[in-house]
Amino acid sequence: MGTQESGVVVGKDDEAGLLPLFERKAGRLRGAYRVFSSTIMVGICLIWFYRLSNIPNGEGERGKLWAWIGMFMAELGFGIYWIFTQSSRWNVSYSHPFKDRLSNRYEEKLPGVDIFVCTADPIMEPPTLVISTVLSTMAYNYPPEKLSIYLSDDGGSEFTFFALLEASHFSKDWIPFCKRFKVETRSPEAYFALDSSSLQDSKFGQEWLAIKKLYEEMKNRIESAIETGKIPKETRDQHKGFSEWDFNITKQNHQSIVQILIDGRDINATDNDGNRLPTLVYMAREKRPQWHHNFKAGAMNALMRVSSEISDAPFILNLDCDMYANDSDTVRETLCFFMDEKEGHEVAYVQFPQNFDNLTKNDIYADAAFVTSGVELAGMGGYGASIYCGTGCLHRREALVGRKYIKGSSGQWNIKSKKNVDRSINDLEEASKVLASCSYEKDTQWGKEMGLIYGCPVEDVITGLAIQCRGWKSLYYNPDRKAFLGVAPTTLDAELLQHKRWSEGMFQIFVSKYCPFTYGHGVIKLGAQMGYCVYLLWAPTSLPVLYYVVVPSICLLNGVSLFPEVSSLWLLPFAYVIAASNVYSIFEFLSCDGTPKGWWNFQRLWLIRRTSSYFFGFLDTILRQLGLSQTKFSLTTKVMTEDVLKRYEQEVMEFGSSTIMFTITSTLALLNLFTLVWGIKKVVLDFRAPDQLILQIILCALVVLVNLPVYQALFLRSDKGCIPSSVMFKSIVLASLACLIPVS
Ligand SMILES: O=c1ccn([C@@H]2O[C@H](COP(=O)(O)OP(=O)(O)O[C@H]3O[C@H](CO)[C@@H](O)[C@H](O)[C@H]3O)[C@@H](O)[C@H]2O)c(=O)[nH]1
Ligand SMILES: [Mn+2]
Repeated sequence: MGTQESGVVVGKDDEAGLLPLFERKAGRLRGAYRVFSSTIMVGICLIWFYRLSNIPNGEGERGKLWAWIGMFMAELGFGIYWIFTQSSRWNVSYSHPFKDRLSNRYEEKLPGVDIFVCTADPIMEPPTLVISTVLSTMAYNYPPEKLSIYLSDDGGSEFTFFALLEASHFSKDWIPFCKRFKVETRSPEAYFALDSSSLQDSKFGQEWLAIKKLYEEMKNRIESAIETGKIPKETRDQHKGFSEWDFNITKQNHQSIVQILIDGRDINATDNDGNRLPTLVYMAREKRPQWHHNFKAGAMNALMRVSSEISDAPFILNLDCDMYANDSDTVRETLCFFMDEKEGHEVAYVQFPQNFDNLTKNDIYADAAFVTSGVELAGMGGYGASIYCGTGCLHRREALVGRKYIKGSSGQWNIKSKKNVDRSINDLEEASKVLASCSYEKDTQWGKEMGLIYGCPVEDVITGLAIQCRGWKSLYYNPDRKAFLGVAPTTLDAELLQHKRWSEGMFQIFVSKYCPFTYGHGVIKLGAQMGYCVYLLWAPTSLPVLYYVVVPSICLLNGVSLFPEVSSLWLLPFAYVIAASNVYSIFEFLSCDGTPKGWWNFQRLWLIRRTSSYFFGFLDTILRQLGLSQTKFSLTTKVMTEDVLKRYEQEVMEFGSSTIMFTITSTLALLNLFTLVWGIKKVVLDFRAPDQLILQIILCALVVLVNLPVYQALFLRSDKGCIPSSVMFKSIVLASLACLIPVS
């Protein structure tokens, strides 16, 4: 951006309306990449050809024949999947907004923005975490009277309400503090965790101390209320909202609650510097056991209706409760994409990557998804088909509600916000409660053609796809300063469960009527359809991976060779494809800010996820198709015990529980260990490498290497995070049985 962005120069060009509000740049070295990727494609074709032209047909080779056919299927699967992964690398481009041009042109006419924050459980998502996110958005550098923040509490918790009430008071100090000193980041929790050693006793230092004290006091009040399980009577008397909890209500059974804590229309609602405050609303939609609540999608749809009653802003920013805003200018930057005179009107949403502020240096659970955020999602954005990831996404309300894109429409973001100038708070609350009731959606299109789509554990991806198929474009924006930071899972258990939900949900989309190849046919680009499948097909990719870590191993034990021998030229395509794609993958990973060890950790998680989470995701999707299983949404916890935290910080993998996923992981690790030992013994005893088996030995060795932490957790560790002995015994038995399978 730099100097020519501000001041006179822009002002002049601006009047003519010449300068766009954002630009797009093609990824570097795109041409070179295309050539490179074509050579890998040639290698893959050669591998397929080798399989087909060398089918074993000798006497007594039946076992080998079947194993061979399986290898071909697996490699066919890998190859096709690889082609899909290329589509999003083919077209990588990056967008950059010009927020100064926006301010110059539109400062007085900036549109309203509604911010939705979702929370679902006061234990797994502590209210203090939730309000830090809320406060970070209240302090956005944006005209406060145009901002409205809505908290949806699916936990229906009095403590979350109490915390939000506390936050509404604290914001009167926090917002002026942030704006006066232009502090970044504006989540108080994250801000006070930053290094403060340079403050000393300047004026700023004093204010810093004072506000920190206020913050801690507020936190203490909230935490002690939670601890004692009671909200002090004098607090309860302060706000009428608490009376909603006078009835005996539970998380699954309660009336709808809507409380406007700050009314942004009120010119007397000001912070301590006398500036207006943004609107702040607490909402817990009605929950009844006999009504399906549709998880987060249901919450979002209720939020959309309630907010349309209260503020009805044309844009909606949607955040998970752990994703705080890390850059105060994000709203302005994002609006550049929507308000660009040339292309803005066709944009339905702008998605930011999911970043986390609790990652360890080498990202032990591969949560960061460096390459996904840095390359793949940018590639999808290049097709105008950025994937909606559920959080960190700014939507155009009309697109999210379900309207089709109409060619030539102006994308009226500047329509005057409505009617309710003279409606009382009480009136708005009562009207909103009706919109947040269970029965409201009965016989409507909500959850089908309107709002977020129901019935899928990845409501976000499916909804984004549906929006694109209604003709809208969507963009991806990955700014240098992270716009949002959240909490990543910190145990393997939680990580695998999250990936199971995702892989299952995404495969459901693939087998549903929303499959991008049919539903998106002729509407979104072929590259984008394929790009979607990189994720939608996570679950079935478990099959070739499982095959590849089991069958070559068992065949090795039986002396059955499945790869070309070392002296054969056919070895070349195998060697080239494996080496080139891995070298490239390291390079790509490092260029997206990963570390070498992080890449190695990623390989481990890649294997573990594919053989456990994705496999179960696959099975559950099949069961669901047969009508034997129902959609669920297992919430990811955002808290951990000290013990677990310590191991996490030392990058020691946390197993601990005895889920069946760990049984699979350790069985596969042991099987390959056994065969590797056998293979090495053979090499040593025979004094020569068994030529035809060498690739299989290498494959086993790689699986063993990548699994080293698994053996540690099985045999060497004794802390609470190690693999439980029940899992160990089961996997020893299973792996030994597998070794006994004869192949001839
Ligand atoms: O019944 C529910 C369940 C969840 N949530 C909220 O949904 C968000 C995401 O839940 P989380 O457990 O953190 O799941 P993640 O796997 O981290 O979520 C990712 O994946 C989800 C889809 O599977 C998306 O909805 C999320 O935006 C995306 O961050 C949180 O704010 C929850 O409070 C609800 O509001 N109601
Ligand atoms: Mn989350």
